[in-house]
Amino acid sequence: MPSSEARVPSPDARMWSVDEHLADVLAAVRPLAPVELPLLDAQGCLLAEDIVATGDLPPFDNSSMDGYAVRTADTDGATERYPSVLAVVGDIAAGPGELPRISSGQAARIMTGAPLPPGAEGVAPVEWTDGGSGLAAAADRMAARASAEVQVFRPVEAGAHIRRRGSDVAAGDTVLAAGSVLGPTRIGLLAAIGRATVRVCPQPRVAVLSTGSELVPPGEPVGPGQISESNSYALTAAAREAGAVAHRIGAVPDDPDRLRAVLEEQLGRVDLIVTSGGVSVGAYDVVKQVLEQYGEVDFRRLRMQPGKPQGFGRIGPGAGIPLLALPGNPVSAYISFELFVRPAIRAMAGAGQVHRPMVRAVCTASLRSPAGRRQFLRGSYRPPAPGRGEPGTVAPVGGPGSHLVGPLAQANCLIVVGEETTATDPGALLHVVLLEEPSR
Ligand SMILES: Nc1nc2c(c(=O)[nH]1)N[C@H]1C(S)=C(S)[C@@H](COP(=O)(O)OP(=O)(O)OC[C@H]3O[C@@H](n4cnc5c(N)ncnc54)[C@H](O)[C@@H]3O)O[C@H]1N2
Ligand code: MOO
Repeated sequence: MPSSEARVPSPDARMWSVDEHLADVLAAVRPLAPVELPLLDAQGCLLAEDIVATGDLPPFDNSSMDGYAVRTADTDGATERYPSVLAVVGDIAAGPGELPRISSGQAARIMTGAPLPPGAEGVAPVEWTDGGSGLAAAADRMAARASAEVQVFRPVEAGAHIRRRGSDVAAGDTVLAAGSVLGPTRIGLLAAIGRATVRVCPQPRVAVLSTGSELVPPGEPVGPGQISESNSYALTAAAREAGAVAHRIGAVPDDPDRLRAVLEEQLGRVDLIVTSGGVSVGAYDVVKQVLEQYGEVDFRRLRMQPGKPQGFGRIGPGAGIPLLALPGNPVSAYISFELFVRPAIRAMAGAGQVHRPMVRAVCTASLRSPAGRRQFLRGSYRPPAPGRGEPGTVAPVGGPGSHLVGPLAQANCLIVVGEETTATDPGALLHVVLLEEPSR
């Protein structure tokens, strides 16, 4: 069982700034080695190569409509009353097949995506025609020489309803740059240019666990002194949103042996471990107690609020796996994740931009903040009206308490109050970290 003696830091123990801690975390993580993956396994990863198209898209001139491929001169002056009447010399479906040559006075029925036959200069959509006659026979026309004709009611311009070879992507084009995130449309593009696999930075594998004997899984009865465990859910979701393949281990009781066993099971399986709880000075702060035995995890107090107690280091064979031990208070855990874990995950995933966007906004309320701490208040940010250059506005949501999960869920930003500021008046221009990024 854990020691029941709290280890109290001396009052003059060093405190680290947010920036120092972040710099230490980022200095200890590296982008994961690139791997070649099948397209769907690469979803969410960042490209580790520029993608150059080896062929044209479309690969051949083809029709964008179901209709008739014609020569333009044959439809000059065509009207409903005086249509052009053309001999149908073929029926061209999408896919391979012999193409008829279209000579003067001739047309071929053509389907969307089918190759344009030689001699044709444009396509009359079927709506511009009488639909054609004798078409069943025309399907066999090349073989059977059956007669069929079509009336075209409108002139067809050169290039009408034709998708030209290379008009989408030309051979040699760089279609995606290294660093692009592979979402659905990019995966589709890779397939369209014929790539079956792609070289990417893998998504970091992250294990998320919580500690605390008071924690019960959501859905189970909550007894006296117990609470529903929430950090592992919020942090696993946040890790996934940051680009990790994260799995939730859940709550480990305040028992050093259990914690040790869980940690050792994860080593070799994951690229990063995130814990929450047990990092303060409490008597049952087993995370601290266990991780300090691994020798490479440093516990610090930061000049921030919330999120003062933090642990960070590397554990496992060769001290290879980075571990961030976040404070247990749910808001502290989440904000610590945003400030330190998210950038670490994104750096490991090979992202160029690891930080959330930060803007300045006019705060509509007065604020108070502890001296010497960088405070991160939950806020509601409203951007300026489109086209207006001035800053948007921000209002605090809920109070500064690090247990307030209700307001946290309503917030879309963090309001940053600097270490030197203890109070601000309404109208103050403050930095705001935007939590709802449009896309990665
Ligand atoms: N004497 C002092 N006490 C505390 C200090 C201090 O400097 N001196 N620091 C406070 C600050 S600040 C924080 S933050 C917390 C951090 O404590 P721990 O990391 O040891 O976290 P716990 O004690 O395990 O839990 C704190 C709080 O959060 C709840 N919790 C924990 N895990 C979860 C979870 N997975 N899901 C939901 N809620 C969770 C837990 O029940 C506690 O209420 O220490 C302060 N104390
Ligand atoms: O610093 Mo603690 O993280 O305020 O609640």
